[in-house]
Amino acid sequence: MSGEILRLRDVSISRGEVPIVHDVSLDVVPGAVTLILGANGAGKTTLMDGIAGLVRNTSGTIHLDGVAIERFPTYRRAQAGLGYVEQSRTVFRTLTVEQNLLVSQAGKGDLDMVYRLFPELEKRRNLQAGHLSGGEQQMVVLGRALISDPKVVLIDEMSLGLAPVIVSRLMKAVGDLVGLGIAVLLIEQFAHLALEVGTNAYVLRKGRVVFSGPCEELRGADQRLHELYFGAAPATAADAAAPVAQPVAQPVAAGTPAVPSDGPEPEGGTR
Ligand SMILES: Nc1ncnc2c1ncn2[C@@H]1O[C@H](COP(=O)(O)OP(=O)(O)OP(=O)(O)O)[C@@H](O)[C@H]1O
Repeated sequence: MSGEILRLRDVSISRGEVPIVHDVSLDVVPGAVTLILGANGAGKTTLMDGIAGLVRNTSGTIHLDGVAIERFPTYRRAQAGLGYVEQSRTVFRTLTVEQNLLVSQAGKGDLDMVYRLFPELEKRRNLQAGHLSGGEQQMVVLGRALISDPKVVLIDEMSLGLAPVIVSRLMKAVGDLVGLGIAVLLIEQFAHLALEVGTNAYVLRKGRVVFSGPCEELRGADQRLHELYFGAAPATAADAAAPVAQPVAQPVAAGTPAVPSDGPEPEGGTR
């Protein structure tokens, strides 16, 4: 693929001594929402942490807009145009919405852009963020990552603990981002909602890419997704008839594994 703004080649990442992500290559292009899908424990967050520089890759290359950033510390990656919305949303509860948005910007930033994306926040700009709903707090967190006008924004599971209707609202905003020229790399466990706004998808299993391609190939394909997530075809006709949407489409409450864990594969694993 050419024209990519973020390009990973053969990236491997360990947590401590444990290899988690293996030889991942992916491209994020402007004007597109790129998805990272996979079961709990597949290594999605570790991959994003590696791109953002919170954990170092043990091998491979990461280019942002043509610049090799894999040895940059986190703040330089941010300066180079990488925004990161980490999994656990946090707002400064006693600061107003506007103070939250500008907190890392020394009072400057494109507030109008954020308020165009989230008119809900403009109405509450002087309200303490602790009084916002969970969905509105997530909008603030997203807005804070966008206000510095990143080239690429990494978004890790902004749906955790939120009602589907709120997740749909946030997904719409993610779709709107590409119209603003911001490329998006999105982890989302509401796969069916993410696939509606996504352009390309990568599915990770045990830290390896097992699918890369257009989202349209995965829309409505619950059985295919199940196999990509877990790697096994149904063993019996009864299994085949069993609903498979749960792991893909129905996350459960925050902190509870939505699907069986798909933990790290030991080096020299059997697959
Ligand atoms: N700091 C850490 N130290 C050691 N192991 C870790 C650490 N963080 C994550 N892991 C392990 O790495 C594996 C991948 O975790 P990761 O959070 O990247 O997966 P994920 O696909 O994002 O899962 P989830 O959907 O549950 O967030 C898991 O087995 C997890 O236990």
